[in-house]
Amino acid sequence: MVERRTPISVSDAVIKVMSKKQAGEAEWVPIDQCDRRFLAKDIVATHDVPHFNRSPYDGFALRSIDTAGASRENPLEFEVIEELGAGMVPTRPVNPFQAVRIMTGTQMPVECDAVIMLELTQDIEKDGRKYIRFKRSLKKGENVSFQGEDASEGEVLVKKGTAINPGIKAVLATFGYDKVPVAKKPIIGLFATGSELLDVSDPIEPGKIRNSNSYMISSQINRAGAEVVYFGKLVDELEVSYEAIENALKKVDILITTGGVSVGDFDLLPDIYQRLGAEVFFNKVGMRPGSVTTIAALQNKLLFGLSGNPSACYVGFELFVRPIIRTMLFSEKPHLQKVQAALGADFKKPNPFTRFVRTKLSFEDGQLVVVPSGMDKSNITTSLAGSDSLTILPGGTRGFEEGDTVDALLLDDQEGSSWPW
Ligand SMILES: Nc1nc2c(c(=O)[nH]1)N[C@H]1C(S)=C(S)[C@@H](COP(=O)(O)OP(=O)(O)OC[C@H]3O[C@@H](n4cnc5c(N)ncnc54)[C@H](O)[C@@H]3O)O[C@H]1N2
Ligand code: MOO
Ligand SMILES: [Mg+2]
Repeated sequence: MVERRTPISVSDAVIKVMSKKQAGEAEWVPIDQCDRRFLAKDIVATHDVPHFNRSPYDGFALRSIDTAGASRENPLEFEVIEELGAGMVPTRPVNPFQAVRIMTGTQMPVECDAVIMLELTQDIEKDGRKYIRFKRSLKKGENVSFQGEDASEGEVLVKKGTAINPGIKAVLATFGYDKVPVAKKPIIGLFATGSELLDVSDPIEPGKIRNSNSYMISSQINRAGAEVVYFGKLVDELEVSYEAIENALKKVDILITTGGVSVGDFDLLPDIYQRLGAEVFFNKVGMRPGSVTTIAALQNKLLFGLSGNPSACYVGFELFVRPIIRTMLFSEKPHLQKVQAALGADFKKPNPFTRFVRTKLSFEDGQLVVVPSGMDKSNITTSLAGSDSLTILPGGTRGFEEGDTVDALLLDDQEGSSWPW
């Protein structure tokens, strides 16, 4: 008699997996190596930015009070007492009706509270001295970038758990973070199981297929922010597979296998979990693809038995492994971000299980639209290539029609969600 499995809901399955979530650890890396890493601490402004009042224009710094009454009919003349480029500091006090020629980014003389742009002035020379003439008055603070206008000391600028992007890197550099506190990358072990698997460089042969899952999952591990240790392919033999998995477990934080979790004669993972003494949380989830996803824990280590079918494998990773990784990377929103979209094509096939349809997002007249990115079967690989989202079609008897409002999970987004279920 073939074992009958009882499916649990996707949300219950995610809750079970997340009951084993662990916090991550921090490490410091040089700023040049922090792209796409995740912050292990809040980034706080270590000083005001700018830390001095400065000119946002090339022009002349002066005292606004001296410009009162200036007009087309009543132009004013100011003596230019020095010239300052960015990086220089004023050396002379600025007295009434004096000005300093100042370049963009230069520290303002303390006596000055306004800048007139170069284009609005006319140079003149009298008795060997330089003057400017202009025809308008300036308000106090006009054309000045004030100390702290960008950030003030002590302000939290970027939260722990955020993925470092080019803008965050600029902030890190601004505040002198030559070393950046980032989450250590969790180490994820990976096996692809199946006696039918060929290497990517092998020619195809009867009955055999190239292993694509380990490449796909490695890529998903990297996208999620963790590091992969690929242990290779396993043929469907119990002893060999058991030993390899038992050994690998000692070297990693989390172990993923692909294939061998269903009820076939060569689906060995259920036996292996039993021999390891691992606690199996579930071996059937009310979802398609990925219904056979099996997740177990041995002490504190999670074992993810993802399906061998490529689309099922892909979806299983995104729903169950990603939030565990992102939690270890200090994210408070470890799950895929959920958005609402209009379905761009009929999807009539009814199913008792929740479907995660590989879809492509686009905007049509400002409305987010999702259309399937290929054939919707769990053994299909090509629909993954064009997919940037998983559209959730809840289980039930009715199919879905073009124009229906649906939820979609974003695959390439860094923001995430705290709980999309
Ligand atoms: N009698 C039943 N049969 C099946 C059931 C079931 O409930 N009762 N479930 C089906 C579902 S749903 C799925 S999904 C698959 C899951 O199979 P496994 O996870 O056990 O995976 P395998 O049997 O090892 O392989 C399935 C399929 O995927 C191909 N594969 C495996 N590894 C790779 C790889 N690394 N790269 C590319 N493709 C891979 C493999 O050749 C098979 O075609 O079971 C159904 N059967
Ligand atoms: O596990 Mo299967 O992917 O539901 O088709
Ligand atoms: Mg199988």
